[in-house]
Amino acid sequence: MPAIIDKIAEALHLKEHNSEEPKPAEDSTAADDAITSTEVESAYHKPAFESSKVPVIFVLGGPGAGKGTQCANLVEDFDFCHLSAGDLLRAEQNRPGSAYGDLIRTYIKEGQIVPMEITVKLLENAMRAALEEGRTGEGWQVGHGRFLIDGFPRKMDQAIMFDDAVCKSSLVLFFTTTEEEMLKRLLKRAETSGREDDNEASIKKRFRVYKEETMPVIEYYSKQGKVATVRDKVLRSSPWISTKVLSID
Ligand SMILES: Nc1ncnc2c1ncn2[C@@H]1O[C@H](COP(=O)(O)OP(=O)(O)O)[C@@H](O)[C@H]1O
Ligand SMILES: O=c1ccn([C@@H]2O[C@H](COP(=O)(O)OP(=O)(O)O)[C@@H](O)[C@H]2O)c(=O)[nH]1
Repeated sequence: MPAIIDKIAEALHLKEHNSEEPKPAEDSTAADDAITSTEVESAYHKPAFESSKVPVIFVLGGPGAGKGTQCANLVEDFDFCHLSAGDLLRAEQNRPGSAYGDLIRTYIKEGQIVPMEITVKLLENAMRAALEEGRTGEGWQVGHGRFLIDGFPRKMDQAIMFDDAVCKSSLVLFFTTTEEEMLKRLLKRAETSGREDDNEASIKKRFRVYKEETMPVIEYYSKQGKVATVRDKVLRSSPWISTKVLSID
């Protein structure tokens, strides 16, 4: 089995056996029963969802790196709910009556990152809605589900807020290719996407923001051993091949 599938299986707890079995009781002493202030604090600042029940995989990479394309494959392979932060923002931008429509439009056109509170809330709401949908399939039962969060977090503050307040992420899939290749793909995508930011000026701004703001996020998770990198040199002419055939390093 290619390594990337192993990493995903691990993140989804598919490799854990007997996790429901109760652990044997250990002798406890008064000292063991003492609680620390850190424990008390964290009990009151718990994320909305537990990563053991709701594994979250972030999907990162430059604009046009193929995040959305490969997410579609992974959804088929693993029953993920795929949430694209960009799609959620564009839906909110176009929602009649949204208080944030104009603000989101301006940020996206300029290739800037929308204030994190908006994006994190949209993601949390979408996760809750998916979990309450009564969806069935592998990994889905009451209170349990699995998510691919695509194009997020793009900035350190978002990463920390999401991990602390919504759900601790389990893995980061990082898609990477050359800027030249990404530009070529995005200009091609522009012919049909209807996206206001698929034009050369916006794309160049997005590349800059990606390098300055998003690369540090990838480094941050990399230091935690949470990043699986996918380089798609072999895939140039065949974007439809599943991530399964890709290698990671
Ligand atoms: N490996 C690939 N080789 C060639 N074209 C690709 C590849 N992956 C994606 N594409 C194309 O490039 C464009 C950008 O891909 P997309 O998945 O939308 O990127 P992202 O979500 O990272 O912005 C799309 O039009 C897609 O069809
Ligand atoms: O967490 C996010 C994700 C996206 N965006 C905005 O949405 C745009 C498009 O992002 P998307 O992931 O849809 O497309 P990509 O740039 O990867 O092709 C970005 O340039 C940002 O302006 C944002 O502000 N915060």
